[in-house]
Amino acid sequence: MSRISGLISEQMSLQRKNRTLLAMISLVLGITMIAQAVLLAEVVQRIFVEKASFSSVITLLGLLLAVMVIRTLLFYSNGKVGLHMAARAKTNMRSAVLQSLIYTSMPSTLRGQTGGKVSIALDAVDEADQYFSQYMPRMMEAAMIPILILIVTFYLHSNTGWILLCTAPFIPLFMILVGLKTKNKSEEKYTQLAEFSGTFLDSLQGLVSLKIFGRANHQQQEIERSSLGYRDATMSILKIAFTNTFMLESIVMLSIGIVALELALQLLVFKSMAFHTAFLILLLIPEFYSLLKNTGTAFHSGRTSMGAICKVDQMLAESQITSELEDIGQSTSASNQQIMKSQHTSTTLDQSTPLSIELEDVHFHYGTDSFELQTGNISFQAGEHIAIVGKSGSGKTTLLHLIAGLLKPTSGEVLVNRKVLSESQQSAWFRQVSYITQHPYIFAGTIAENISIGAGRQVSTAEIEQAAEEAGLTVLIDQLQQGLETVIGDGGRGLSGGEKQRLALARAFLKRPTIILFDEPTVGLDLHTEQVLQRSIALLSQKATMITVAHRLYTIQDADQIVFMDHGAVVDTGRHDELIGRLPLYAEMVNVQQKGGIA
Ligand SMILES: Nc1ncnc2c1ncn2[C@@H]1O[C@H](COP(=O)(O)OP(=O)(O)OP(=O)(O)O)[C@@H](O)[C@H]1O
Repeated sequence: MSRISGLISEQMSLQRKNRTLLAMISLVLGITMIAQAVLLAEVVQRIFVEKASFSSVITLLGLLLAVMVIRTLLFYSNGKVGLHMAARAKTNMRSAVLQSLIYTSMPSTLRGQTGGKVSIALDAVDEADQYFSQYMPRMMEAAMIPILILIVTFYLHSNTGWILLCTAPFIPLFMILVGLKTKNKSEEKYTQLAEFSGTFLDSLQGLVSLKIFGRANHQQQEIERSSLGYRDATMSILKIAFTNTFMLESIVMLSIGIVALELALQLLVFKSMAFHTAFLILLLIPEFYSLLKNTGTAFHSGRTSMGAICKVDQMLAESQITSELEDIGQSTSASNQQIMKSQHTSTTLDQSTPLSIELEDVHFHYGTDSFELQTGNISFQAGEHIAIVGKSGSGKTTLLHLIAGLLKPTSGEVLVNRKVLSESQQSAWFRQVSYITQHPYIFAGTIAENISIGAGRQVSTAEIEQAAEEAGLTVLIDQLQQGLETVIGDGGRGLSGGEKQRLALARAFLKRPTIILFDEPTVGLDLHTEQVLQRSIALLSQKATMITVAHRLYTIQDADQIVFMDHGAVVDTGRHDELIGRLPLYAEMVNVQQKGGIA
């Protein structure tokens, strides 16, 4: 709850001007409501009681019209300011969510279901709208206008004022009781929606595997179960909303009835009240209760929105906690890192020359009781070609991610050109690195757009064609009717594994990196594709330090240095002929590969 008010009050303090404007509009709106009732009562009094001529009330009618126009304009402005506040708050919240998704570390980004995150970023943020566009303006009105009406009523007839004062608290009391329940239900609804979205997206992405394993029916039942859960949560909120409306209407009708009865008694039986006063009060009372009633409905929407905002807040808090934990993890070795940092001050990244990399006793774990990686001290000279080898699950990809800066060491340091990279150098560092994974991500767009992503700058078609040529993509592009303009990725033409890697290489050719991280394909590619890839990689790595998670014997044999990993530890490093002689585990691996014919 404290975090909810934290996020809301953060938005509120950003919108102080709009809130002041809302308060002023509400105050003037209250005054126009009373003025309208006074003028109307006066006109009716003059025409029907005093039998005055129509021409004598023309000025009053003109004034009445002007007040009504002003009231309408104020009402419109109130809505406009509320909508403006909501739009600004949503923009801020959505950008905070996107920032947290973009800038948190890779493990925390991967944590949780993607569909759930999408529904929070889109639906939950949208739901926050009502808090600012409905709840806030209505609450502001409720804080001012009913008090003004109450003061006028007390001035006109104190008994009626007391009736209002006694009946009015039932409405906020009822709102609070209902609102508490609504907020919990709304949080439940968003948990259900996140689960539903997550299950649905998972099932869509894994549809082929599910069909092959005969699990499609089971997954269908899962989707049905989570969609029913979401339906039930939504229906229970609607049930509360309907009960809320019914109860509020009943309270309002009963209260107006009591006031009307009292006025009738004063006017007709005791004859202690003038018609003008009674009629004026009768005009003001429905306004009074209708405002409170609207506040009740807005309160319900506000609490629903608060449940959604709570979900957004939880997501932001989780990413904050993760990054704080990562910071604490890094500071566990604070003392020795401090010494290292004083020795290795920040480096300047030079785009033109290859960089050297050193790992100084790097330790890493994904979480407590999970896989642990430790490197000891290793150094890769500028321009060297390194092969990381080891059994599946030994930590090769994790090591590559640590070198790339996608994961932060739990302790120890990754040095670039013998210096620690500062936070501000991260983007300069990423401009130097190309990471070619086994399954490069293809964005929905044309081939040209997908290749030019690598450049990080405006590039000409000639440059893109050149990169495609160097990566061996030209044959494929020539076969396509729309060539470089063919749409690929989600919703477009599919690409084979080898084609995707060549596209990733074309991105790298445009970028001309000084560090290449390459996750060699484990699957067998045809001889031609294999040759094209090898030739392109060799060309690309001429002016770069290249670190490959290697599966091909020829990559391993040609490497300047091989890093052999086993169970998360770097067991040994050296050239092929050195390791073959002194490391039986390595010799066995090479033997298996030769027998398997992978070489
Ligand atoms: N995000 C993660 N959270 C927790 N554990 C993880 C995560 N990613 C990988 N691991 C674990 O870390 C260990 C090393 O994984 P890694 O991907 O680095 O191995 P690898 O040597 O590259 O394997 P392969 O050759 O099969 O790709 C594995 O036991 C894996 O289960």
